[in-house]
Amino acid sequence: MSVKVMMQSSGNKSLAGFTRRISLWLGAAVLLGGAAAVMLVLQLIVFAQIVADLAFQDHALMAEIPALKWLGIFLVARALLQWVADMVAAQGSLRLTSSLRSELLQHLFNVGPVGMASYATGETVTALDAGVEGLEPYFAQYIPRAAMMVVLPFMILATVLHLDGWSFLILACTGPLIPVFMALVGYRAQAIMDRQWTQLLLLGSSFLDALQGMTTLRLFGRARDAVAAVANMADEYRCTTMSVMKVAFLTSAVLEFFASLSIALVAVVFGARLLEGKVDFQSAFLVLLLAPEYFMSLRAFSASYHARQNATAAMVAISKLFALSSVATRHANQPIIEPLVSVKCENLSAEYEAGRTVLSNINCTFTRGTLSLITGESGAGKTTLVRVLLGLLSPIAGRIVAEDAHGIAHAHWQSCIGWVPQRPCLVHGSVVDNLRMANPQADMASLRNVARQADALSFIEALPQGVDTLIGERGACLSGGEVQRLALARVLLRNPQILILDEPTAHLDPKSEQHVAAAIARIALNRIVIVIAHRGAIINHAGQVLRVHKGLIFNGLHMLEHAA
Ligand SMILES: Nc1ncnc2c1ncn2[C@@H]1O[C@H](COP(=O)(O)OP(=O)(O)OP(=O)(O)O)[C@@H](O)[C@H]1O
Repeated sequence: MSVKVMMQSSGNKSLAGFTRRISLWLGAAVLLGGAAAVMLVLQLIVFAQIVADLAFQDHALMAEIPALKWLGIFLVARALLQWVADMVAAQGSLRLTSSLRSELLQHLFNVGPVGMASYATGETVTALDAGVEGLEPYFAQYIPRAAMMVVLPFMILATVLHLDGWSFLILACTGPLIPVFMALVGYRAQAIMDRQWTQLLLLGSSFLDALQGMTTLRLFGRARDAVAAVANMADEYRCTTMSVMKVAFLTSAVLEFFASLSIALVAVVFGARLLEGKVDFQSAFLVLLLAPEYFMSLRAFSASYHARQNATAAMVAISKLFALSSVATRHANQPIIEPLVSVKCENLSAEYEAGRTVLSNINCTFTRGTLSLITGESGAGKTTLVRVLLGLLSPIAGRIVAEDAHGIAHAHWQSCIGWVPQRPCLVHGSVVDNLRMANPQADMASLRNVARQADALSFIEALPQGVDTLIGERGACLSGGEVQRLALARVLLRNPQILILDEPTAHLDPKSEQHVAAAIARIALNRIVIVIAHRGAIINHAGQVLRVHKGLIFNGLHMLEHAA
């Protein structure tokens, strides 16, 4: 029952499907709970007998010692069995939710940044965090209690039927009222729960948007409006949460009322017949002990009913994430030993939305030892071509073939790519932490070497604590050019066979630009290097210029003029 096995057997992404995955855990929890219920009934039978013996049979306390021993055994056994049952259900639930979280993350990796582009980060985070967490009580409490709601009442009804027909009739008639009432209330409560979830998702994404866009909001004088909007949403969420609680309390109160009424009815009916001498005390006392337990399991079920509603609402958000289609291609993360000499795009076409082709019939070759420059006006499709090369977007037609010197095509060539985007992602940590992300074992000499190649060494050495200086989230304490050079140094540390750079010199001053352009040209001597650039010193080092224009590719700058 390992997490891996559970993940492999994944198929049905619904509450029922997830329940089936941990059916062994839940089955064990229900069996143990059932055994605890048997102990409870036995415990009450022995207790009623002891009280009847002591009160009406004039037995000495010593004579009841064996019965008292049994009472103790049943009491301890029941407590132990119930504790183990709860632990087993909680374990199964935890395993499921942690495997679900990794499955969801893996799926999001397959969807990739292109597939996720239209999905708000805040919503994703809320679904992954609070959403998956919201499923836990459903499996740990709701399912076992729902099963116990059937097991324990039937066991008690069978015992009561054996003791007294009238009490059986009262319990059998009033018991089903509770699930019926729950179903009626549940319909209305589900709508409130769904609203609460939508509000939580909106609140999460708005809060994140406000934090990320703080500078822009301040510059446009909209910071207060954004704060007020988030506060409004938080308030609406609070009101809905209060409505959810109101429904929960009202439901409990009504159920409590029904249960008390039924127990009172049993007591009155039994009491009258006891006075008339039609029934014996032991049976009457036992039925009165069993009746609250009969309703207790129904009330426990109703108390966990909101877990089902919460899980149903959370599942909608989780299913939406699972429904995102995987536009990224998968590749094994295994380095190719043989040097790759070319990457060929053959009749490549790509689109983001059906019918809106962004790249059509692209044919081009990137070769080792040649710095290939991709240029073209904004929106032409340069980044899209790079996304297809990186495997972040699957082509709708054509293919990409990467070959070594013997003409052998390698399937997992994309694992050999090093990439520096326009806005590289640096993590909160020191310069050395960020560099070692590419190779945790790299020694200081290698770090200095790649930093020198990327023209980053001088600024790193000038930082207050050198390589140990903290650079803030996304390199907030560095300039745009410094971030770019640090990211270039980091990717060089991986020594990739194919290097793709998006505007690597965009933020550099002319002197640094010359240095970095010359460094990239040197790097391209024994690698396949593809650079997106519009202008600057890098163009002078290009061995091949490809111009993207309206989704088509032209070899050389002059081809564009020809095409136009
Ligand atoms: N995630 C996306 N979903 C839908 N359409 C997109 C997406 N990303 C880009 N596009 C569209 O694809 C077209 C090509 O965009 P792309 O980013 O490839 O252009 P580009 O040449 O790299 O532009 P720039 O130089 O401004 O970065 C544009 O019309 C753009 O609106």
